[in-house]
Amino acid sequence: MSAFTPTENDPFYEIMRPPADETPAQMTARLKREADAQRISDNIDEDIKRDRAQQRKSRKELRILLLGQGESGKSTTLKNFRMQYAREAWEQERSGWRAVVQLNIIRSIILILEIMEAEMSGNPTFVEGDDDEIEVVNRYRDSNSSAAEAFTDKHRMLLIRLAPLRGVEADLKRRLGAGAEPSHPSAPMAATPFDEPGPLPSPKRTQEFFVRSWTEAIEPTTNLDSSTITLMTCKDDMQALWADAAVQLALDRRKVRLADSAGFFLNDLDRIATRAYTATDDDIVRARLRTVGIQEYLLRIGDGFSLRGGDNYWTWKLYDVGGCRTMRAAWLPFFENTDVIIFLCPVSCFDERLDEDTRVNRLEDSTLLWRSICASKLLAKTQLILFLNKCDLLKRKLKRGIKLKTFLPSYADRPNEVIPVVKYLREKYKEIQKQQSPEPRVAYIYTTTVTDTTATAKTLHSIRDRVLRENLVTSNLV
Ligand SMILES: Nc1nc2c(ncn2[C@@H]2O[C@H](COP(=O)(O)OP(=O)(O)OP(=O)(O)O)[C@@H](O)[C@H]2O)c(=O)[nH]1
Ligand SMILES: [Mg+2]
Repeated sequence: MSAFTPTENDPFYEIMRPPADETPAQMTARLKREADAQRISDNIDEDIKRDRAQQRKSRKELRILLLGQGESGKSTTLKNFRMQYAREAWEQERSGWRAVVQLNIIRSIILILEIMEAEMSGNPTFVEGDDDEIEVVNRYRDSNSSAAEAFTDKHRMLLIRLAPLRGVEADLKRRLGAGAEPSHPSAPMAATPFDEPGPLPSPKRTQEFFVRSWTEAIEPTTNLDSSTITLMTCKDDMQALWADAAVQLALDRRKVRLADSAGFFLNDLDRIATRAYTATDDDIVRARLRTVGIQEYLLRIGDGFSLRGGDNYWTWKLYDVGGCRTMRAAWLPFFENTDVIIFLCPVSCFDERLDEDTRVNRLEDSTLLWRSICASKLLAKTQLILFLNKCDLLKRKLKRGIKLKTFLPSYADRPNEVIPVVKYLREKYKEIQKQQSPEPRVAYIYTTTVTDTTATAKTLHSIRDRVLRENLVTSNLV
């Protein structure tokens, strides 16, 4: 239907309604007039958009949007950018990250304590498995009594001695201004930014922390606070808990892979649970804080192409978004003036499900999202960069014998190894981009582990050069 054809709900319906006695010739002429008007209107919109983009480019300003599902690595990529190109702000915030790392540690310990309590009380309902939950529950029932017996007075003592950590968790949350939001909020869900809200999800039981903006939340602090003192006091017990064989067995049984999960620092307690601890660059990059809403960060990036020398800097406005399905509708208003999208697909997630809707496989969700971003007319001229991320975790997962083809049958009998798997996914995503893009374009694809700051620095340099070169050409600044 043409945009000018009125519907009954249209306030101008009576005025715009085609005459009742319209002849076929009149109708053809009217439809042509409407189509012409629509074309002119589209052209005007297009001109306005181009002018705005041109103005921004002549001001040397670029807008870059980081997109991808929750936990795909958007904020981690942003941290790498800031570490490279906003070093002063990065240093200023460093002391504030201590609280986030502490909170990550406490979350891991509390998760272990909850699992231990559930095992002791013979509660089989708390199961973290993704793929074959029912089987896990059944296996758990069989081994239920022996699992409870594996825990002794030593474990009961640990439960009591580590109880103060719950108070520290509350303190840190208050200090960070963090909220705890279940991953299954009641807000409507949309698989893509363009979708109507879908049916109610079946959620996972986990809770995660978020702050509206980490720069507001992370107040530099040099004082020795009570959370540090409690962590120091609890350090030996935390290490004993983490090293305990019965605990490790219980985690295995429930398929909880803490060492591969977000914000894992339990192997670094000697270094972190101390008076003098300062977060390293790696700690900051690995610390997990969920993003809610949309956050803007400015970078000043030298283009490195100036023959005149001196200041030849661009302002890159980076937008980091919350990736959970309840937050995707909020992305849409930012599409209009976006020059570049960096899309993160966590390739290790092929056997996992979304926290916010456990019916949905993560890789399928990511593919669907990529397809919708590529197909968007609004983003037809936007430069696309794809990160096939979390390659380190993919490698570990494949080594453990988890088969991609179980979750992605089209992979068939290709080797279950990291290089062919990444190659296959790269081709798949490239093909989607080619087929779906409204206009021909090239998407740059990188295989990444964005927690590896050295390798990521090289990727970011390459992106800087490519993005600037392309924009210098399109804005005639060379
Ligand atoms: N091992 C590994 N961990 C990663 C990688 N990329 C991100 N992570 C970790 O995964 C967790 C989630 O990353 P974030 O960058 O917070 O994810 P996000 O996309 O911003 O998630 P939302 O804010 O919820 O949308 C963090 O703890 C990261 O340290 C990676 O390549 N390898
Ligand atoms: Mg984030």
